[in-house]
This record gives sequence, structure tokens and C-alpha cells, in this order.
Amino acid sequence: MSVLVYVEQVDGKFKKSVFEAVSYAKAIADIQGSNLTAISIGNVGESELKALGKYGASKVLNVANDQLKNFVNQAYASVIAEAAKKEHAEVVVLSNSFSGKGLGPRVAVKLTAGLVDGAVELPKIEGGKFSVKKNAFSGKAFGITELTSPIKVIALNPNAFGVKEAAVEATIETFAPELKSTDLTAIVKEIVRATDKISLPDAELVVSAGRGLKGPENWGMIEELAGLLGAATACSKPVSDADWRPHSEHVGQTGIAISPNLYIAIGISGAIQHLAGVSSSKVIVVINKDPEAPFFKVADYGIVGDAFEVVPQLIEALKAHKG
Ligand SMILES: Cc1cc2nc3c(=O)[nH]c(=O)nc-3n(C[C@H](O)[C@H](O)[C@H](O)COP(=O)(O)OP(=O)(O)OC[C@H]3O[C@@H](n4cnc5c(N)ncnc54)[C@H](O)[C@@H]3O)c2cc1C
Repeated sequence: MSVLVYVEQVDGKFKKSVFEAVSYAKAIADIQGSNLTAISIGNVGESELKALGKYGASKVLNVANDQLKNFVNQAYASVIAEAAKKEHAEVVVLSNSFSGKGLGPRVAVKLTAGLVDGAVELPKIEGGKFSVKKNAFSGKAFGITELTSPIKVIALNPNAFGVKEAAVEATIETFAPELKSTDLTAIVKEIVRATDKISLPDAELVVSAGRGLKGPENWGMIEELAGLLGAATACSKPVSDADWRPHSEHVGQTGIAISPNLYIAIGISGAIQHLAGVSSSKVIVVINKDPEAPFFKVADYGIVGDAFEVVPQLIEALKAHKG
């Protein structure tokens, strides 16, 4: 018996959410008294794979196949399921990222396993029962799901558990499962990234702005503030609908759901559909000129003021602090 964790790579590197998923899987392995194996797909260097030992993976299955260099949902799901069978894994953990959201259900079907996606806590394993707390209704509620299948698949929400070190020596093993032709009907040859900015779902700090900014020409100060903080930028739905910002920045019920350590909302009213995607942020700072704006009700810190006065002052203060 073991726990298997899928470690998603981007350009041969692991993101923070991977170390978090490994830490989470290691904690489950410790509860069960079993070992943790990681499965890496794509061309990842040995030192990067070995580094997974720092978070508790004692074995790393390495699938270095050129056809799988870039993410292919169907094929990756087959490889993860084969790895789970090989390792007799009782629990399979992955990150509830863009690709994890597609992989989780596929892996679960292949293993006839129960799935919890959007997990926010370690499972409770008591009296033969295995239940997991998860986000429900776009983050407006939590649900407790009991998994009754012998194999369980858990997709962990980024930033829900944190990265925890549990250093062990990781051994690397080559794994080359046979792929069906139906798994490779589409191969991603190359991914050309539109931007090299910090990716929103992984960002620990997010600076977000809404219609209060009046127009796209005013985003310079938002980008400058985000740049100084090392934060990603986000926006409300009307802003991306009006093409002031790209749709990839739209957060909320119909956009991306995020849970960064810090979310700064500037000129955003705080409509329930917006809050659905950001309310699990650890600290929320709201800047709005209307003291009655609903966002203040969920804010940890609020500044009532005009964004065009407050943001430049914040930028100056940060520059002075950094200098
Ligand atoms: C089915 C459905 C799904 C939706 N999904 C989403 C979603 O995923 N994400 C989302 O964001 N919205 C979503 N919406 C839209 C949502 O209901 C709100 O309309 C939207 O969030 C409002 O965006 P906003 O706060 O930027 O704009 P507004 O509501 O226009 O608010 C602008 C805010 O800026 C403040 N302001 C104005 N000028 C300044 C200034 N100079 N300085 C400081 N503050 C200023 C105002 O006081 C106001 O609070 C959805 C709606 C529906 C019906």
C-alpha cells in the first residue's frame, strides 16, 4: 500500500503547488503508515526530481517520453492510473490546478475510485471511514465527502495546506507504461506562453482591480503595484468583458477561483459572484471610495479613498521601503 502524488511540471520545473501536494500526500502517508511515491511526466531533470525528497517523496517514478513532454489530458491520466496500480496506491493526490481539474475525474474513472476535488484539509480517517473537507458552491460553503471506494483520488486546492518539509532520500525510477493509441490522438507539440508574468492560480499575492478604475489606460499603477509586491494581477468580470484586461485575469464565480495569502481589491464593489472566487484568500485588503461597498464586510483591512490617490501613495511607500 502507498500514497501516490502526481507532480505537475511546467517547462521541466515544479511549481509551489506541487510541493504543497507532495507535503499533503506525505501527511496522508504518515497517517496511514505507508510510503509516498511521486509520479512525474515529461522531461524533468534529476536534481529537480530528487528535490521532491525534501517534502517526503521516498520514490519518484519518472516518465520521460517526448510525446508526453507537454500536458495531454487523456495520456497523462492513463500514466497516473498505471502508476497507481503499479504502486498499489490507496490514495492518489494531485493539485486542483487547471490540469488537475481535468485529470482528477479521468484518473478516478480509470481506477474505479471515489474523487474529492477542491480538498482543503487532510482527510479524517476514523472507524474505517475516510472523509475529506472540500470547497463547495464556488467557495461559499464547505462539504464533507466520505469516500467509500478502496482507492481514493484527492485534488488539493492550491494554498489550502501549505508546503511542509519532511526530508527523505528520494530514489528515482524510470517508468515507461505502454500507452494506447487512443491516449495519443492529440499531442501538444509546443506551448507558447502569452506572458511570463506570475500565474494567477499559483500566486501568493494578487493585486486586483475593477470598474472603479474607469478604463484600461489606468492599469499602469495596478501593474506597478503588483510588480513591486511580486504579485499577479487580476480583475472583476465587467473589466475583462469590456476587454480592459484579458479574460485570464477574471476572478470569481465564472472566472478563476483563487486563495492567495494576500488579495488587494481596488475599485471592486464586492458582488457575491466576485467574492465566490476570492473569499478564501488569507488576507483581504479593500480600497474603495464608497464606505458602503459590500467588499468591506469581508475585508481584513479597508481603505476608504479614491484609488487614484491611494494607489500612487502605496507605490511611493513601497518604493521608499524597498529603497
Ligand atoms: C451569473 C453571473 C456571474 C458573474 N460572475 C462574476 C465573476 O466571476 N466575477 C466578477 O467579478 N463578477 C461576476 N459577475 C458580475 C458581478 O455581479 C458584478 O457585476 C461585478 O463583480 C462588478 O464588478 P466591479 O466591482 O468591478 O464593478 P462595479 O460594480 O461597477 O463596482 C465598482 C466599484 O468601484 C468603486 N469605485 C469607483 N470609483 C472608484 C475610485 N476612484 N476609487 C476607488 N473605488 C472606486 C465603486 O464604489 C464600486 O464599489 C457575475 C454576474 C452574474 C449575474
